[in-house]
Amino acid sequence: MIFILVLLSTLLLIYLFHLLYWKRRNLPPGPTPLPKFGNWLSMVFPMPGYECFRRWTKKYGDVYTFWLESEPYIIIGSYERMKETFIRDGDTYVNKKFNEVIASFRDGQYGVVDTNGEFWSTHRRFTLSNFRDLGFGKDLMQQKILIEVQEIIRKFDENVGEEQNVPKVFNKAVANVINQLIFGYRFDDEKEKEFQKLMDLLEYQQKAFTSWKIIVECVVPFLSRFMPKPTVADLIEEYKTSFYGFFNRQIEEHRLKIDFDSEENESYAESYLKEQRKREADGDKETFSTQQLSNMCMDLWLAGLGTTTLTLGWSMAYVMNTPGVQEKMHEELDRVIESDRLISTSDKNDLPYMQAVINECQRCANIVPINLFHETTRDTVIAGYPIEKGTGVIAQISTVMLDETIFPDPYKFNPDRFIDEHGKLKKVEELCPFSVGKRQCLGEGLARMELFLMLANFFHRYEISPSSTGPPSIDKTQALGVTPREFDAVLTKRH
Ligand code: HEM
Repeated sequence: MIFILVLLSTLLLIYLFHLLYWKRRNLPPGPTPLPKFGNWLSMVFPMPGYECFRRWTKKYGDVYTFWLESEPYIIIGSYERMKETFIRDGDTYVNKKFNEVIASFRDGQYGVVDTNGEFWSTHRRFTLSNFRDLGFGKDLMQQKILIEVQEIIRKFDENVGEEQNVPKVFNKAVANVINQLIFGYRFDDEKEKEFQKLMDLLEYQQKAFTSWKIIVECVVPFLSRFMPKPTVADLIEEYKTSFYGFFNRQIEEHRLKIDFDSEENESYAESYLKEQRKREADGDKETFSTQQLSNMCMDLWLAGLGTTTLTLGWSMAYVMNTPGVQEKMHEELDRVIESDRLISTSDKNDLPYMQAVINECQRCANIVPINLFHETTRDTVIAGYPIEKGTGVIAQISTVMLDETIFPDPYKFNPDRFIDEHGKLKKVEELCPFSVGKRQCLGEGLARMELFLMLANFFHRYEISPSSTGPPSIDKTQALGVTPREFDAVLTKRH
C-alpha cells in the first residue's frame, strides 16, 4: 500500500515538474497553465478575453507564452514587437497552425485561411488579382456597394418612425456584396428563399458551436460519450453537408453557364473555373480543384460576411450609447455634403470626423479577441528567447487596440482620439483591426469601402434612436462576448 502511494506521489510530482517547469523552461515566461486546459479558461472569465491578455502583457511584457490545452503559443502583445516580427520578418511568421478539426471539416487542407506554402500564396495572389479585375478598390466595386446602399435606404424608408431590425438590413446588404463578387448575383426578391436558408444555416451554426456543451466537448472530447446528442462530430457533419451543398450547387450551375472562350469574367467563380480548365489542359489537376474552389467560396463568404456585419452592428451600438457623436457626424455631413445626394469615396477626405467614428467603431468593436494562430516557419529568436520552427505564435491585435499608452481610457468610445489639433484625421498605426504581416486580411480594401459607404450614407440619411427596450448592450463581459446583438431601433429621416 505504501509502495503504491509513494509511486503515485512520485508520478504526480514528475507530472507537475514536467507541466510547470520542464516543458516551459525554454519559452518566454507566462501564466501558469492548468493540466489539459492550459490558459484558455482565463478568456472566459471575464468574456471576451481582452482583459486576461492585457493583464499578462502588463505582467510579462509584450512577449509571453499562452497555453491552449497542451500547445504553447507565443503572444506578441505590442505593435512595436509586431513590426519587428510579423512585418519585418514576415516570412518567419507567415504559416498557419494545422488544426485537425478544421482539416477534417474540409476533408483535407483547402481554402486560403488555413493553408500554407506555395498552395496558399498561389490562391491568395489569384484571389487578390481577380478581385482587382472585378473592380476591388475601384469605381466598379463602389457602384456595386452603392446599389446595396440604395436598397438599404429603400428598406429602412418603409418603416421610418417605427421600431425596426437594423442589423438584419445591413446583413443582407453585405451578403449581397460578397455574393456578387463570388458568384456574380445579388439576392433579390426571387432569391429570397435561398438567402434565408443560408442565414438560417449560419445562425444555427453560430448558436450550436458556441454552446457550453460543445465547448466542453471540444476541450475534453471523451465527455461527448456521456452527453446528449448532437455531438461536435454530428454538428460538423450536418454543417458540412448543408454548407458545401450550397457552394457545390452554385459552382456546377456556373460551370454550365460559362462562356469559356470569353476573356471577360463576371465573378470569382467564373475566373477560377477558367483557370482550372487552363491548368488541367497543362496537366495540373490539383492546384485549382473543384474542392478547393468550394473551400475558397466558403472562406471568402464566411470571412467577408460575419466580420463586416458584426462591425456595422457594433458601430450602431456604440453610437447609440454615446451622446453627442451623432450630432457631430450630422453637423459635418450637412456642412460638407449640403444635399441628400449619395456619398461616395471621393467625399472621404472631406469627412474626417466620419472616418474617426469608423476608426473608433473598429477599435472598440475589437471583434477578434484572440487573433488567428500562426506558427514559425524556421528557428528564430523573439525578445532574446530562442523559438523553434513550428511554434505557435499570435499577433494579439486586441491588446494593441486597447493599449492605454496609445489609446488613453481605452474602453471609452471617443472618436476625437483620431482627430488632431487642426481638425484633421490622425493616422494611428496601432489601429490594426485587419491584422498585420503577410496574412493581413485579404478583404481589407472591400471591408473599408463597405464600412465607409454604408455608415456615411446611413448617418447622412437618418437619425437613429433606441427602441422602447433601450440601446443594445455594449457590455461584452457576459456570455454573448463580441457576438452580434439583435436589436430594434427607430430611424428618423433627416432629408
Ligand atoms: C471589418 C471587416 C473585417 C475584419 C475586421 C477582418 C479581420 C481579419 C483578421 C484579423 C484576419 C486575420 C489575419 C491574421 O492571420 O493575422 C483576417 C483574415 C482574412 N480575412 Fe478579413 N476581416 C474583415 C473583412 C473581410 C472581408 C470582407 C473578406 C473577404 C472578402 C475577408 C477575408 C479574409 C481572408 C480570406 C483572410 C485570411 C487571409 C490569409 O490567411 O491569407 N475579411 N481578416
